[in-house]
Amino acid sequence: MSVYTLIERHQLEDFLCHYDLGTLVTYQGINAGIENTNYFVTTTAGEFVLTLFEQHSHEELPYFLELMAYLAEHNIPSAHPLADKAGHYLRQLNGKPAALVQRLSGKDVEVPNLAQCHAIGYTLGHLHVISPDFPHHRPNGRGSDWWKVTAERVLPLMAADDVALLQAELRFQANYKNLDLPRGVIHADLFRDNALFNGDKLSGIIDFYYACNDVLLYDIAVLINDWCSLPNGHLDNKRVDAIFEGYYENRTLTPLENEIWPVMLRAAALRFWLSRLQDFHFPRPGEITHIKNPDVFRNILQGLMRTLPHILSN
Ligand SMILES: Nc1ncnc2c1ncn2[C@@H]1O[C@H](COP(=O)(O)OP(=O)(O)O)[C@@H](O)[C@H]1O
Ligand SMILES: N[C@@H](CCOP(=O)(O)O)C(=O)O
Repeated sequence: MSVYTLIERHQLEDFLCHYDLGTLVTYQGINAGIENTNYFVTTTAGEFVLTLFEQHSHEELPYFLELMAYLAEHNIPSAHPLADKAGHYLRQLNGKPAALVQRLSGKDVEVPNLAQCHAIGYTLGHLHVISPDFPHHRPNGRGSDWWKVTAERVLPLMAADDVALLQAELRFQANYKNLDLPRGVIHADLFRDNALFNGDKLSGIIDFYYACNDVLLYDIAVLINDWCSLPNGHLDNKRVDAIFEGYYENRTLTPLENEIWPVMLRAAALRFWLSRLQDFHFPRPGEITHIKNPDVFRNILQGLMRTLPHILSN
């Protein structure tokens, strides 16, 4: 469960006085999620999600909230933040930065079908068309510098085979730094649990708190590794094709993007293998939630190395 900060009813009632959102009816902590404390909040004016930010500083948050507003206003199915009476998306509650956003309908899917893959591909393509015009900038905090620092933390705790694999992949990826690939704002964590569906219709993308300015192709790779991987670590090509068919309705890949695609899949697998290794070996203090299995991404990386051609040898 991921409710780190408990909110008393009177605290929430006081908080809601700063908005034109009617009066509190009910509220309930949300179990899913890892980073933040989330509550469903129902008022006489509608249904919302209250997030108390547990990791980010007050200064970092306007980027994410402005981005969510921008995307919702550009027809990306996503939750628009609610402004308080002074026009601010961000407030303080119980000592934590806090924001209210629209509550979206729908549920995440465990095994996406081809129509759902097409829908998420279509929306990511649309997001990548509009995102380069978003006026704010945030570097990727999980980029190659972070890979290096994190690898140094986890390598001493890993089995010999995994050490060799991780070191080889870091060397391999170092050959592809600073390529001139199309860039813009990316979601950077578009896993299945960050997309809500009503049947085959995508009702919303959530959890933009890893969003940053980086290579667009990397965002597709993050998506495909999670949405299309089979238990043996290989990709389900039918799902991959459905995602790209949807994506191409809005944006096509450049020749360099096509060429570099296998490298990007491996980079995305490396990033989540490392973050899961870090969470496994160094759980964050006070964390009372599920640690995700790092081996899933080691297996994906190994599957990619077996099935996709190397552009340069290790
Ligand atoms: N705007 C929203 N509408 C509906 N449900 C939401 C919304 N935002 C979050 N949720 C629910 O809260 C859960 C946790 O949200 P998430 O942003 O993934 O948390 P965390 O940042 O802690 O990982 C989601 O799995 C979803 O069930
Ligand atoms: N999608 C990542 C976890 C990212 O953290 P969250 O706070 O967005 O759940 C993974 O599966 O490793």
